[in-house]
Amino acid sequence: MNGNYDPLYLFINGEWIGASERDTASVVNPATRQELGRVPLATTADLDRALAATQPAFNAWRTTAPNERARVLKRGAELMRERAEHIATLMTLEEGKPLVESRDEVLRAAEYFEWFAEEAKRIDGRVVPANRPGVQQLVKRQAIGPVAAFTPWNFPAITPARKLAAALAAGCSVIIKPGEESPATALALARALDDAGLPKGVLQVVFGVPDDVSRHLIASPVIRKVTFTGSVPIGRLLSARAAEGVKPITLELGGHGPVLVFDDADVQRAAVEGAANRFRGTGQVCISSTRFLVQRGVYDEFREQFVKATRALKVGNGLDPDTQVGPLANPRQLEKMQALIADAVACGATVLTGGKAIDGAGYFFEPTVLANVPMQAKIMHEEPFGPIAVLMAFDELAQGLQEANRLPYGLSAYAFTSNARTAIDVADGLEAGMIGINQYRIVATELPFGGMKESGHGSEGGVEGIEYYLTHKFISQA
Ligand SMILES: O=CCCCC(=O)O
Repeated sequence: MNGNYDPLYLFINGEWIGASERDTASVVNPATRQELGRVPLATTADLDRALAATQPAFNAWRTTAPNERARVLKRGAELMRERAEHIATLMTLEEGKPLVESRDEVLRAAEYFEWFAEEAKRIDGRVVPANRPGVQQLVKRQAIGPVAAFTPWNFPAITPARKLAAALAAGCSVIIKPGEESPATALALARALDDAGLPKGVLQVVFGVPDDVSRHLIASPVIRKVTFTGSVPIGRLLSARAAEGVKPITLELGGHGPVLVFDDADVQRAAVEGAANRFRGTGQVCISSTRFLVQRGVYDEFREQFVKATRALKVGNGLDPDTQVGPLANPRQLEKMQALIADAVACGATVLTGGKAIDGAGYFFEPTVLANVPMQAKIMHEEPFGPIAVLMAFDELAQGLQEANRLPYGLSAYAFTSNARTAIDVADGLEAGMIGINQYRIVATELPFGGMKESGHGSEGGVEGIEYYLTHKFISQA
């Protein structure tokens, strides 16, 4: 069923450009393996036109009155809300997640535009008392310049929204390359902003061969800021490319989220909500909880409840209203899950539930729970980015914390305890940018979203989010 899918374009200098003679890439519904459409891949000439348009667009947008920038962003958000049902359907068709999750993602994306629209009005500066008579000192915060943004396929509305809302509010122009596997959602957001009156060239959307596009855009002297959400290896590569031009980069990379469940925790909550959180988005979520580290006294109870909750999850086509877990996004993901489980089992792990691909047309995989996983298994080191949970027991807080912090990742972490002292110590000791205590819901527009260690640097969301699109300039006047 491709009827609700939109035609795919490049959006350059205010023009919606179809494939014409360009190469295209197939966009496939992961629940059916049917082709939904073909996305045009930008040529070098297309990228050069986008680069040529972004500088004058920036010059005009950065000096547009903050109230006017806010008005356009809010109108864009309003249109996203009006079109939420359609955009959510596009997302489920191309990415596979259940419609209820897609709807939530579109509405949260709209909220980022509303929230940053208000921030556009608060880009103020400082008057700093001078130590010399007759001198006035001002510190101004100004838009940093044209931005190159790169977003992944797994959250095709929220990852572009976090970048675009803050960058556009700051007064930057943006060329964004969303994931080629789920292009229609990001295009629908761009369409809403275009219809809201965003001046041409301020936002441009390109697709292409990712390596070629990032190399070309980042190398251009026009681009003054790079932002990327995706894997650690690609983050490292783009970071090196940005460093060549001494350009700041914000990186939102992978994770391997630990969950510490203490003997005094609400075990049922930690387990039942933990299963829902682990398998949300079919586990293809950077802030997902992956390693469940459970204190020995409640380990058996937790394992039983977690496995029960996992088995109860309904896997299916995201368009079916009963579906709780959709397909994996592509065959690469399916192969990766199979390989990780085979490796863990070969090392001696126990599969408590799941462990196999589900027969049928789509890329479906059973929500899987592993226990007794030896440290040499790959899943103990690599982000699975799929529906596999690992259960482990620990004895003392220090031991739990050590395991939680063992990996080079530092994105999300969670802890469940009813002891206030434990909560404080754990929150203090966990090496992660985002921490949930007694809950898994850690994302909100008003909060910074970002990691530490190899999970990246810089924040998106909250008052912190806009700072990465601003530069400080001082003016000292005698
Ligand atoms: O991979 C990105 C995770 C986004 C999660 C969210 O906003 O819920």
